Order: sequence, then C-alpha cells, then structure tokens
Amino acid sequence: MSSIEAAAQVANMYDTVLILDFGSQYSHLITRRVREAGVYCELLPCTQKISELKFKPKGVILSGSPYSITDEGAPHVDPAVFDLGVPILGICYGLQEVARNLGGETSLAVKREYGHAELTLDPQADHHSYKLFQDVPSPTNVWMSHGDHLESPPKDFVIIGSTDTSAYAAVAHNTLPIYGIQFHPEVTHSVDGTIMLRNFVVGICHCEANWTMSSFIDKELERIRTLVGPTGSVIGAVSGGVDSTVAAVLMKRAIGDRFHAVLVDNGVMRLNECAQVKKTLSDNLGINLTVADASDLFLGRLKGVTDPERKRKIIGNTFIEVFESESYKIDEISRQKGLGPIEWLLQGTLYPDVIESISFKGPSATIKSHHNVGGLLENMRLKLIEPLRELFKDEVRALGSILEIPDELVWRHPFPGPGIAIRVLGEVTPEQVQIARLADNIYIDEIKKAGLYRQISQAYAALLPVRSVGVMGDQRTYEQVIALRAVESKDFMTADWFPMPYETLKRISNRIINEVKGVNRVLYDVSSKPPSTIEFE
Ligand SMILES: Nc1ncnc2c1ncn2[C@@H]1O[C@H](COP(=O)(O)OP(=O)(O)OP(=O)(O)O)[C@@H](O)[C@H]1O
Ligand SMILES: O=c1[nH]c(=O)c2[nH+]cn([C@@H]3O[C@H](COP(=O)(O)O)[C@@H](O)[C@H]3O)c2[nH]1
Ligand SMILES: NC(=O)CC[C@H](N)C(=O)O
Ligand SMILES: [Mg+2]
Repeated sequence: MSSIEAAAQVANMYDTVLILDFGSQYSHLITRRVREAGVYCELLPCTQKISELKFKPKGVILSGSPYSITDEGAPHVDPAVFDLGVPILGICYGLQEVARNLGGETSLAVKREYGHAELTLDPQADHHSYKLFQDVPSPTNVWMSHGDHLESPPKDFVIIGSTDTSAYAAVAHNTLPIYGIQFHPEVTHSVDGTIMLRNFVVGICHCEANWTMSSFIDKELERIRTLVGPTGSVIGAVSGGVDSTVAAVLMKRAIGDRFHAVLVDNGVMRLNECAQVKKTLSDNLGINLTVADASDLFLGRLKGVTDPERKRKIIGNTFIEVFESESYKIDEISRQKGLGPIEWLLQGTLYPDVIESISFKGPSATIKSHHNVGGLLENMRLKLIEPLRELFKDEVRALGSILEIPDELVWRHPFPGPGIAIRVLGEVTPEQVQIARLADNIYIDEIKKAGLYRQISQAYAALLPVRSVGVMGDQRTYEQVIALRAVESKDFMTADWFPMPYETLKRISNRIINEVKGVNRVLYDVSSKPPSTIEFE
C-alpha cells in the first residue's frame, strides 16, 4: 500500500474536507484552521483529478495563489469538482476560480489591495449564506492580498459582504452552498476568520468535529494492525526525538514485540545521547530498542568532507545501509521465534514534510537535503509506515501527552538526523564533534536551569572552525569559536532568534570558555529565518 493510499484510509475514517492548493503561501494555514475546528482535512494539489480521489470529501476549499487567474499557465481546478454536489468555498484566487468556472468575470484590479480591510456583512436573513457568518459581527476586520478582483459575479450569485474597495468581497450562490471570499480567513489578521472556517466545515459541510488526538489513537491502532497483519514485523528508525518516539509508542501498542526499534549511533549524536535514549525508551516506555553503533563508519566517510550537501548525502546514504543490515539481523531473530520477516519500516514523517513535497509546481529549490526521509527509502525492500504523516508537530506533542510519554521527551527540541555533523562547520573530526558536544551540553544545561527550555523552540551550539586570539591565565590563546543559536518558531519554516537574557548568556559563555578546551570565544546568533536558516549547514 502506498502512503497516499494509507492517507486515504484515514480520510475515509473521518468526515474529510478537501483543500485544493493553488500554491498560496497560506494553504497550510487553511489546513491548520480546519483541523483546529476538530475536522480532518487533506491538502492536495489543485491539479488533482476528482475521479482519482481516493475518498469522498464532505466539502471543498479552493486556496489562494500567486498566479493571476488570467495568466497563461495559471493553474485551474478539475471542473468535476462542481459536480461533486458538496459545499465549496473559494478563497481569494479560489473565489476567482469559482467565478471563472461558473460564468463570472474577473479583471485586474485598478489598485492592489494588501492588508487590513473592514468587511461589512450583508447576508439576507433567510439566505443559506447566513451560516457562513454565524457569530461574526459586522463590520469585521479581514486581511486582503490580491491584485485581481471580480468584475461581476456569476449568474445566481449574491453579494454577502463588501469592503470599501471590494464590492464583491464575499459572494454566495442563491440556492447552492457555493461561496467565494476575496479575503484570507486563514491568517490571524482576519480576526473572525477561524469562526468563518469553522462555520463552513461544521455548519455548512456538516462534518462531525471528531478529529481529536484520542480518537486518532484508536483509529490509527486499528489501521496499523490491519496494515501489518497478524504476523508482520516492523523495524523503526527511532532517534529519541519527539516524532519517532511517539510513532514508536503507537507501534508498540499496536503490535507489541513484533516492533523492533533501531537507533543508529552515527557518531554525531549529542553527549551521552544514545545511552540515555536507550535507557529512557526501554525502561520508561518498554520499547525494544537496539542501538546500532556505526559511528566509525559514519565518521570515516565524513573524513575530509567540508561541503554541507555532501555531508548530508553521505549521512543519508549511510543510514540506509545500516538499516538494511539491521533488518536482516532482526529477520534472523524473528525466524527463530517463528515470526515473519520485517516487511515494514516505521518513520516519524510529519505532515509539513508531506506538504512541502506536494506543490503542484513540484518541490521548491533545494535549500538543504533533509538527511533521511527520502534518502532512507531508496533501494529499500521495506514498505513505509508513517503513523504521523497526517499530523503537525503540536498535534504530535498532544498525542505524546495522551500516550503518557514523559514531558521531557514530548517537549524535546528537534534534533536533525545529520546531528552535530551540520553544526561543526568544515571538516567533521571526532575532536571537533567532541568540542561542539561539550559546549552544547553546557548551553542546554544552563537554558534548562534558567527555566527557558520550553520558551525556546530549538537551541544548540555550533563550532566555527575559525581561530581568534584570547588571553587565559596570562597566556596567549589562539582557538576556535562557539556560536550559540536559539530560535522561537511555530513550524520551523520561519523562525525568530530568541532574546536570551544577558545573565544567562554570561553564565553560558563563562562556563563554555572555562570548561571546553579549544574554545576561547562565544558568539550569540541574532539572525532570523529567513534569510538565515535554523541550522548552520
Ligand atoms: N540516529 C537516528 N537513528 C535512527 N533513526 C533516525 C535517527 N535520526 C533520525 N532518524 C529517523 O529520521 C526521522 C526524521 O528525523 P527528525 O529529526 O525529523 O525526527 P525525530 O528525530 O523523530 O524528532 P525531532 O524532530 O524531535 O528530532 C526520525 O523520525 C527517525 O525515523
Ligand atoms: O531530521 C532532520 N534531518 C535533516 O537533514 C535536517 N535538516 C534540518 N533539520 C531540522 O529542520 C528544521 C529547519 O531547519 P533549517 O532551517 O536549517 O532548514 C530545524 O528544526 C532543523 O533542525 C533537519 N531534520
Ligand atoms: N492571494 C491570492 O490568492 C491572490 C490571487 C491573485 N494572484 C490576485 O492577485 O488576485
Ligand atoms: Mg531528530
């Protein structure tokens, strides 16, 4: 079964809203808002053929787009969407696309409208459009971002809201549940946008609001059991990070001892991390975890390599090899116990990873190759199982708490698969890794002592291979530099640097320079993402 089919299975278990993505920057926010309303939804490219859908949506939302509807090559929806007979909501470009299909007229606006606007509501009391604006005051503040607008709406449409500059800021079909809005309800600047989206999915599409993490657990356990069957075995790539830990606990609940977790020690994990993860996962969560020590293999292959992309590729490929050889070892043990061989590979893939790769334009420019998700797959005989594929990070954390995974694990900062190798700039040697490791350990320790760990989304120490002059104990030193990074971020796609208190910085810097040999200077990184990224490489 492909992962698309697996996702469709989830969509068939819940009332599902289909969101068609025309490439707007905010498409994933629509998904978030609908999920927050307790309704499951799937974001698919706008080019999705309706006849090839693997589930029956209870409603459809058409997103915004960077394209102008009149552009040559502008994306268009499969017209069959209008024959589904379910409610449709067009947002911005989506509204224009509704008009294009149903006989309205769109033109270039005289003036681009970008920012706040006051929307005056005008739904007739006996009109079904009333439901879209239920509990929304008039006027209400909405957020606009468009150049084109409706010149005239299609036949049988009425105006249900307008602003000073947009006569057709909100329209609805007279009898059918088809709506179009020029503003973006999904961004927080549209103060009542969340209510409108909830009204659409619950009030108009009649979706049951039962997308909660506890209902997800029951259904997911059932899905995993059916997928794996009564004798199938699963190997899990488990790092001790939030995602793979939650995935592992679910899998263990679903199939017990037929789940085999493997942590790869790639030589670039944090201080004592492998031993700690092994202990926590085995002792506290009862997970059968093997640590595969491949540190010499990884470090040997990284010798002399300085290019960040090459480091990532080497690590990604080596992960594959180690997994394959581990799965053969486990097969042998399973055979002795009379159980089937490993057929499945569990991964902690999240929804943002999936979203990033589904754009109708194809994936965006490669900024950095994420080590594993794609990489692990190549040449693997194993089929993928990704229980968290539908979830955002905060949903995974909620799930982790319900599964009674300890808070220290649920709230751990993300740690990338290529680990310290992409935090030691330049060549990765065991000595350099050790310097970065010790500095990082002090940094995180002090952040925890200061009670700041939960406020920060991700923090780590990077080692810069440049030397500067210092003076210690009246001696001249000529040593390397540690850069401290700490960011706040909701989705790790954008991030702000964290305003670390000076007192904390003072303690950290003092401890690192005193305790870590080879470092005589500590810097604090004040770059946001974009234009920087969270990791240095
Ligand atoms: N050292 C490792 N050993 C085994 N699997 C790994 C290792 N590092 C990463 N992985 C696999 O790669 C996946 C992606 O890594 P990623 O860092 O995004 O997730 P995570 O480690 O589970 O959680 P977190 O985002 O909190 O670090 C993991 O879910 C896990 O399946
Ligand atoms: O599992 C992973 N494998 C990788 O190859 C990888 N590269 C970056 N990251 C994590 O992704 C988030 C965004 O990082 P960047 O701003 O550096 O792209 C941050 O949370 C990074 O730690 C990775 N995680
Ligand atoms: N945000 C949008 O969907 C914009 C749609 C279209 N590009 C316009 O300018 O009107
Ligand atoms: Mg990780």
